Amino acid sequence: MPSHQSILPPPRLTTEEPGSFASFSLEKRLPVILGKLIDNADTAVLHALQQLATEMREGKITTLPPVIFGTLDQIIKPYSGRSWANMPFLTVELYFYARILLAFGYSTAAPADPFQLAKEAANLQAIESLATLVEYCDPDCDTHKLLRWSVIGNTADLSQHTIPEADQVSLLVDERDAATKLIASRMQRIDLVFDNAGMDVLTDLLLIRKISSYCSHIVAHVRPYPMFVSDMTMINMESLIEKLGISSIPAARKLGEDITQLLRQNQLTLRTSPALGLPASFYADETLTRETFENAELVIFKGDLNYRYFAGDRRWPHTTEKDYFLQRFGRSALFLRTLKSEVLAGLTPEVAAKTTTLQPDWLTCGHYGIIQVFTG
Ligand SMILES: O=P(O)(O)OC[C@H]1O[C@](O)(CO)[C@@H](O)[C@@H]1O
Repeated sequence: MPSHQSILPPPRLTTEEPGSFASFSLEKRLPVILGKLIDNADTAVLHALQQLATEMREGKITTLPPVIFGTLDQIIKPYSGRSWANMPFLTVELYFYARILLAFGYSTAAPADPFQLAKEAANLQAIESLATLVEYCDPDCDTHKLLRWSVIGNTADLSQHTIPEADQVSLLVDERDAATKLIASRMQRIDLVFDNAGMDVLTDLLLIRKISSYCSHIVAHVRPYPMFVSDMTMINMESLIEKLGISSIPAARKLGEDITQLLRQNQLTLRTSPALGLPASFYADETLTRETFENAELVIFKGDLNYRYFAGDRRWPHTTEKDYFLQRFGRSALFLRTLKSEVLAGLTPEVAAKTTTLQPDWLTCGHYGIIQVFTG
């Protein structure tokens, strides 16, 4: 067995790998997302979106304007002139969403959000459904239950072709006991990285309320730009908390009031994190991790994409030891995710063996969830 230091990171996921989820995304998934925007676009943005559709098929990566997307333009520059079909997966996805935003006239002064209506509709629908989910909304609901529900909530993802029903999700890794113990261990600071709008973010807010009974400071991170269709931004978050607070559904209103109270008391901080708009790989980038998570003792990564942000977009052998990542990340991590992409590590040999019996697309179909804890 090689020492951790000598493990070389495996190849990055790229769009040139035939049969990969990355190449499927480029050929099928992203064009559908773009097609829906084109169908509803007014003439001012239509041409730019159509141009983007053509470039994705035949054209090359071009440079991005500086500043608007942080340092993404610097990251894209070396790829200028490359085919879309020969790009690192996360990098090309971020480029795709940046180009969509530019087509809509996005600028720092005028932050357009082409996905806002869809996210708001998802949030409203999720708020309504809290009326029938009273047991989860009880502030005394146990952490176990909230963690499980949080994974189910992660099926709510508007960037996917098909979205499984809650009862179709089974847990491949269930480390709820360890997660519950960690959360209750009286830490000074726990961070959570939000993912999607809708039921996904509501399950996160319920979990945050629960965590607040154990932890003195919670920092919750959102993406800096509207990306990946349903990912939450600060504007979306503020609007959601306001809507919860004035909801006619008592459980939703109580959640809104409790979150507002935590914010007022500075026990909860919401933060827009620039790293979440870059092709980051937290386990490997000490500086970015320190800048983003500072002295957090535990980071909860919600959703599939944020797992990729933690582990880097690489074809990890699934049994790569948790310790390998932990040594670099320098704090505990908890993952609440349904599997929708090919990045996965830290499995025991027993669980890895079980995966060979699953349906061929088990990594991406969204039918399998994980509650996975990396801790020292
Ligand atoms: O909303 P989630 O759970 O982060 O999933 C996002 C999806 O988009 C992806 O980033 C692929 O575009 C995958 O990580 C996943 O399929």
